[in-house]
Amino acid sequence: MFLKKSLNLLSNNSRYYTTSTSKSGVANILGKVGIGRLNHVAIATPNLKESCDLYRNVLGAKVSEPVDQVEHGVTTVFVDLGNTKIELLHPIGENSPIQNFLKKNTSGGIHHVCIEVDDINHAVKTLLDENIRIIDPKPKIGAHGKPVVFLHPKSMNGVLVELEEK
Ligand SMILES: C[C@@H](C(=O)O)C(=O)SCCNC(=O)CCNC(=O)[C@H](O)C(C)(C)COP(=O)(O)OP(=O)(O)OC[C@H]1O[C@@H](n2cnc3c(N)ncnc32)[C@H](O)[C@@H]1OP(=O)(O)O
Ligand SMILES: [Co+2]
Repeated sequence: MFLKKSLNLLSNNSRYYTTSTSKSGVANILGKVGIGRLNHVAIATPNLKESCDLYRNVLGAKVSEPVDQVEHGVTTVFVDLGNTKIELLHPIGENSPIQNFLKKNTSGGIHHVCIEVDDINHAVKTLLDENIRIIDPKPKIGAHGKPVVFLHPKSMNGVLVELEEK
């Protein structure tokens, strides 16, 4: 049942029923969050230069220059994979939201997945109605100049999910 509920949560055409009732009354979940393709998989790294060299020189990938995303507390580098991207993340300062993650995962690790949505405000409203924890429901502009929000891992089977407007 839990797997079915999770699979339903991510599909954009299915309607699934849950024991909890949403604000619109009897459970009629998501409607259309308008979920789309995978934009990137983010990897937090303790050593950004080392990770860039690995993907550029060892794996031969096209690797962007580092960009400080000060509002997000990280420096980002994008590795172009053709059909999607890897986002390499390194913390900016002690208050970075990825500091704790790197303390627990000293070699780094997969930090989040980013999925595209048609309309981020519609997605936020839909997901809040279904009690999905959104870390900050007010979208911020992300690395691609588009609004992004983050869904808490506790609501998403232990995975931090970023939504980015198409
Ligand atoms: C530039 C932009 C873009 O692409 O456009 C970005 O990506 S910015 C990327 C950087 N910005 C963000 O990640 C913003 C959203 N992330 C956050 O606000 C934070 O990382 C949180 C998700 C709230 C976690 O914060 P923090 O690790 O300090 O809290 P915490 O240690 O209490 O963790 C709370 C629980 O979540 C788990 N947890 C923490 N980080 C996790 C992750 N990345 N994946 C899965 N689970 C995770 C912990 O193990 C813990 O579970 P237990 O309780 O079971 O032990
Ligand atoms: Co990201």
